Amino acid sequence: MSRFYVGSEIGQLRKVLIHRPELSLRRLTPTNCEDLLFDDVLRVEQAGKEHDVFAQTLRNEGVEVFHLREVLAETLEIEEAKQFVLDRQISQFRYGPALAKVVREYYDNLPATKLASHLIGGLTVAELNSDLGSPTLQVMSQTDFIMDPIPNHLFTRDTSCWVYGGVSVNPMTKPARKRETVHLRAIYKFHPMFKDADFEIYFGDEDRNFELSHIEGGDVLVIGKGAVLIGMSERTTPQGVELLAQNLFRTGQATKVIALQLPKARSCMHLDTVMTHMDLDCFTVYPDIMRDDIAAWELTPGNAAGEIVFTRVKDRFTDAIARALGVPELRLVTTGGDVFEAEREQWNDANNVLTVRPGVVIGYERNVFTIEKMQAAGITVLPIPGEDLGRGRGGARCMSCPLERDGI
Ligand SMILES: NC(=O)NCCC[C@H](N)C(=O)O
Repeated sequence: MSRFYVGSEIGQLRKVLIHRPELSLRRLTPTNCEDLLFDDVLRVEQAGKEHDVFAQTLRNEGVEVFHLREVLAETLEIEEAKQFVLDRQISQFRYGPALAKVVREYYDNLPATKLASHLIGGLTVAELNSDLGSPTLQVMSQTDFIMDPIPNHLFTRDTSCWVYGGVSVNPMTKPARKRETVHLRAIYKFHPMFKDADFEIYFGDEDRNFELSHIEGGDVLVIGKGAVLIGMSERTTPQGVELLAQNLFRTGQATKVIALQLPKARSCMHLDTVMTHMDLDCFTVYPDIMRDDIAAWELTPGNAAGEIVFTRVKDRFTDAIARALGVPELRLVTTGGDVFEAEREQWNDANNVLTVRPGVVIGYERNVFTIEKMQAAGITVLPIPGEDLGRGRGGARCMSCPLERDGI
């Protein structure tokens, strides 16, 4: 039986879920890219080739790579899984009763691979090609989306995140990403790889309005030794952190959560855009954001069931992390270059590296000043191209969801 366990950010990475650019990115235009959380349109073929280099770099390091679209298609071959997904992606409250029936029939009749493509890539009025007379459809133009594309599936890091022996399937903050979560819920519930595996589902696996309780995996760093570092950011809320922590403690999978207060800004939308873990005591940080004075709290289990003890960190957040890791202090590799180059490189995900084993990371080759500083600190950087991939504002860590990784 497969094992799914993520024991750290830096231990040998063994299994990872990634998503190769596809139909959804062909739908990206200057008109819709902002709403779809991309900063520019990109060359889809080129982005696909860049992504293949990323996948091969992972394989060269002994990592087993799974592709989301294939895993989703395999899941959708299972009738119960297909109905689970379509019941949640197509409702009369999204389409009106008459159009919902037409759209459901269309999707129900797609073979699994095509179904996965149109669940991720969206469906236009022209593609549906229905003569339904309902105003809901008739008021739309041929190029309007019946089902919106969800191109941010590219960033598999965020929608679900594995923490020690379990996974959180995340209620996403932005409308453009909310539809992603159902796909991961279905995969973890029905796909043969996961169906009989033994793991916890901490949070998010319910059909409900999570209101202000959001978690996105880019904010969650499994730093090891029972500790989890979580950024409260533009995307992850204190309410979400509390609910996740409660379940981490209830299941005994973690004993401490260190929560950091981050600015609510797109440039640092997730903690991992400004801080990632490269070796036991070594992190890369963007110093303009990760200043000594950012507010931090330690959450630990209380005596009563569900009780959390909140302790405000009195010294620096880096001291709290060092204590959790059992090291005297952290080594911080800051974003390279002068103040202008550093801001540019952080914007292009210089700090968003994916560690494949202690001291070895994957990062965009364009961030030369930061790579230089990482190498000077003894870190091996495996460079990947990202001229097109990077336009969605995510780097190697954003584009990867570890499913199995050694602890420290
Ligand atoms: N972990 C991450 O930093 N993920 C990057 C997500 C980028 C995506 N375009 C978004 O805005 O959600």
